[in-house]
Amino acid sequence: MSTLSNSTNIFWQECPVGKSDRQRLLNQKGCVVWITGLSGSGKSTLACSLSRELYSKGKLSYVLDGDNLRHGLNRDLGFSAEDRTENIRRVGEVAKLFADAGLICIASLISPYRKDRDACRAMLSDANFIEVFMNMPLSLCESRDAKGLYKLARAGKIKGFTGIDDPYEPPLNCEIEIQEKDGVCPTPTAMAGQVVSYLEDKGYLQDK
Ligand SMILES: Nc1ncnc2c1ncn2[C@@H]1O[C@H](COP(=O)(O)OS(=O)(=O)O)[C@@H](OP(=O)(O)O)[C@H]1O
Ligand SMILES: Nc1ncnc2c1ncn2[C@@H]1O[C@H](COP(=O)(O)OP(=O)(O)O)[C@@H](O)[C@H]1O
Repeated sequence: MSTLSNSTNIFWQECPVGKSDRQRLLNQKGCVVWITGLSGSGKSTLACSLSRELYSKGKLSYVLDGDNLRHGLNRDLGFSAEDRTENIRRVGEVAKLFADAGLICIASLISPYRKDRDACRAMLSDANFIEVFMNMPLSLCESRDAKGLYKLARAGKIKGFTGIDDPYEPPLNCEIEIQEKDGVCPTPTAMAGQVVSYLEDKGYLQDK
């Protein structure tokens, strides 16, 4: 599928109410928190926990979950490398709109290819793309197997399953890494707390 623009004779339309006005209204800064990791690594759990923590602090966020978006916006896409790239590109564009709206947009997708995540980073100003790597061992993700998909992949009933017979490229320079400590995974609240601390330190949870 081509990602090049086919439109000609189009013009950018400016609106008198801009991102800075919306940020002032919300007293926060719009950004994208991009959560990447294997299936079962805890992406959705962190996304929901983070959204709840931010809500309790009076901060507006919105979760874009890969699984959920594949029920609608991305229902035409499968799991080939090309389709995953297009999936990430579309979600990156939507996330960019949410950030421009002034929201803290939480995107949780496997997003296995480094170049696809970097392309999303390049859509935003660098500081507004916060990459969170769920650095959980495959053995842990597989032991959870909440949806039974690893079992099917091991049995050869799903082809091209990330981490089994399809690649996952870990980030080289992510902003936040969530990992086990002494073989114990942090609780969902602790994972969210790590991200909230980062957002607070970097000034995203206030307008000024
Ligand atoms: N082949 C294959 N590989 C990986 N995952 C698969 C596959 N087939 C179905 N699923 C289910 O799809 C969910 C991942 O969707 P994403 O949109 O996040 O994937 S991607 O970013 O385009 O790689 C993923 O959800 P999570 O477990 O939440 O990650 C799976 O439930
Ligand atoms: N920090 C955690 N501690 C304990 N269980 C977790 C944690 N994070 C996720 N889980 C559990 O692991 C399973 C997979 O988590 P999920 O968030 O759906 O992962 P993903 O979105 O990456 O596929 C779920 O059953 C979830 O309850």
